Amino acid sequence: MEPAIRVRDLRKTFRVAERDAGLGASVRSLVRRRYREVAAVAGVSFDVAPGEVVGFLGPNGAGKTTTLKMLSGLLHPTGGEVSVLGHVPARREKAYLGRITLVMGNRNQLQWDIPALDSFELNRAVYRIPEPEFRRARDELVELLEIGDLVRKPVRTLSLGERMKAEVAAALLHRPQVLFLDEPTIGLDIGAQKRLRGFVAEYNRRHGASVLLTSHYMADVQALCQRVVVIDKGQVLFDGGLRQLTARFSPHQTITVQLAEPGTDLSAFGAVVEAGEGRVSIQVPKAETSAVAGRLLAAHAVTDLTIEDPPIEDVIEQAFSAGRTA
Ligand SMILES: Nc1ncnc2c1ncn2[C@@H]1O[C@H](COP(=O)(O)OP(=O)(O)OP(=O)(O)O)[C@@H](O)[C@H]1O
Repeated sequence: MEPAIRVRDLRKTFRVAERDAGLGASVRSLVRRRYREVAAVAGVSFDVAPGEVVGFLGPNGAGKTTTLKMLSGLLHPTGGEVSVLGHVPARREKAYLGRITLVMGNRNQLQWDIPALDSFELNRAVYRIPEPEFRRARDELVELLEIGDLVRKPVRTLSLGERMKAEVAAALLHRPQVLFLDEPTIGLDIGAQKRLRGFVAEYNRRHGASVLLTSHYMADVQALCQRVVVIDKGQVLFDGGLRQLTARFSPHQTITVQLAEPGTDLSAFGAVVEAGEGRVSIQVPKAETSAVAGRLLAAHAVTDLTIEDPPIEDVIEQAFSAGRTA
């Protein structure tokens, strides 16, 4: 099957004017400018299959937004190849723009002083969506996002979470097949984050759309993505399942036991990471987890035992630091 998104050795280098501090430096910089090259994206390759939801992760400044902008045709690559639904994004063909969308959590496209419904009409005209299809899409989005009342109020009177839902509806009226979502849940409270990701999952299921999602909230990633592409300094550090990410970057598991006799020292079994009230957590190499658990149960009166992988946040953090020292 042809991938929906195909990225090969993608690069973007920005040329930024350098200037020292101070007035003298400002004057000198007018005469003779010095430039520095910033390799924001430095050879990124990956595919996204039709209907696949992929998390695109990385620390601040890793190159995520720059990549998404190139994929949606807002920026011209310095090098490499991109193909999305068979189109070259940088050409910004109408046929292409009508099949994708870019949602940026920290930018708004809705007009501030008018109700979202009126902005939806504008989008209908821009995308030349036939009236019956527009109505169907609009009504479906309004229902799924539960924004029937909100879309009649001026956007400036909406809360952040309400506005984000209206933004997402506006971005999906033309029923795009590829969604680039850049921090769509940023700043939203936990409940609103949850509803929005439930919606993305439902849109993906109903319309078989491909989704490339960046988020600093791992709950979004865990709920939506079977696969993640992790980048740092413009390069791919990891591409695969969340489970494999954990296996690769976190070779430990945590065994937590509830002891019948509080105060027992378990440091002989592994690194004690938490202890109190008869509850002790120890970290052990994954390959030894079951053997250590067995020995613990044999040696002590244990009333409860759980084995856990580390939180995905910690795994990602380890992936980043591994990338930095590589
Ligand atoms: N227009 C620009 N001109 C110069 N440098 C830029 C420009 N846009 C981005 N950069 C630089 O490119 C690098 C990657 O930025 P980008 O916004 O793609 O990162 P990001 O992974 O999206 O980060 P964040 O998680 O903070 O949003 C950064 O060092 C940034 O300062």
